[in-house]
Amino acid sequence: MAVFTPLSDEQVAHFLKRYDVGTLLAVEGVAGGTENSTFFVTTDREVLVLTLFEQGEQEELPFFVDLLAWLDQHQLPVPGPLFDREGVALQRLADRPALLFPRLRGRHPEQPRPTQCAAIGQVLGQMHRVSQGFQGIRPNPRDLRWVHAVHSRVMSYLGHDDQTLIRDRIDALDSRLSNVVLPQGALHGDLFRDNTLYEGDQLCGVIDFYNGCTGDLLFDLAIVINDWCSDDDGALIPERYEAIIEAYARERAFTDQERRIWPTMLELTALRYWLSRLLVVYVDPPAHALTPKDPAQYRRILTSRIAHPPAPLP
Ligand SMILES: Nc1ncnc2c1ncn2[C@@H]1O[C@H](COP(=O)(O)OP(=O)(O)O)[C@@H](O)[C@H]1O
Ligand SMILES: N[C@@H](CCOP(=O)(O)O)C(=O)O
Repeated sequence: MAVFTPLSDEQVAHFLKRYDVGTLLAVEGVAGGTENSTFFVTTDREVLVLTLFEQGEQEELPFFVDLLAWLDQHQLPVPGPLFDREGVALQRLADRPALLFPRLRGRHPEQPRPTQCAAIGQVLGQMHRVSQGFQGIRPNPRDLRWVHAVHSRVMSYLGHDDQTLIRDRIDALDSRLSNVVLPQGALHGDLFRDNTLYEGDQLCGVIDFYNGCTGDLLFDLAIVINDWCSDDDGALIPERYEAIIEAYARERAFTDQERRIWPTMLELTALRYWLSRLLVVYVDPPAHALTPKDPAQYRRILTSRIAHPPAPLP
């Protein structure tokens, strides 16, 4: 469930009066999602999404609004936030920060076909190109420094082999990533399949930018490859991998440094999600009764990346 704060029709109808979006016909809570309360709002003119921010770093919301608005202005398929009659996007409703978006069509791809993979590769490459002109700054909160800072919080819950794997990986990442300078820009930060919407092979949109940040563009691509292209054992699925990488590279050329560091970046982002999922299971369970995502999946992805380096970047 993802309505943590119920809203009455009267509350929503009153809220909509700030905008030029028509009058309310229906409000429906959205079942998907994990962190925020999400509603589909139908007016006599359009269908919208209303998000109430329940947790997380709410002081960061202006960054996310600015990034989404920037990408929208540059014709990327994202839900650009709606501005009210006074030009304000970020509002308050039911004592929570609130944003209104257009509702995008489509469904999340579970087993993406190569053509669907090519579509996300292309859009991510375009997004990274455009994002290099974005002025906002939010340092990546889940980079190697974060891995260093949090790994000790889960170690006591793990067996000896897992502890050794994590320590060895951090040592390897430290030595391989020191003094490495990579192309920078704004990142989605969590571009899993369930943050995209497709109709057939057409990518209708990328949603949920609340892990958005600035940093190494390659970090974002590595997140995508690990989620979109791994089989149940964590191994890369070559057809999906090639489709994403080729489409991305047509939009933004890789540097030599990026080519060298690519296998390391896949390991770093696999470790990042293994640790964040372990933290949810053992240390910091969500306030709401949600089934945590499986940390072991990202352990498998990590060990697979170590054992089988990927095909080189073009
Ligand atoms: N602009 C949008 N258009 C269509 N569906 C959306 C839109 N924004 C969110 N959704 C739907 O709502 C769900 C939850 O939204 P999301 O922002 O991912 O919430 P959470 O941060 O709680 O995970 C998504 O999985 C998607 O199905
Ligand atoms: N997509 C993630 C969930 C979001 O990650 P978080 O670090 O922001 O909690 C996953 O599948 O684990």
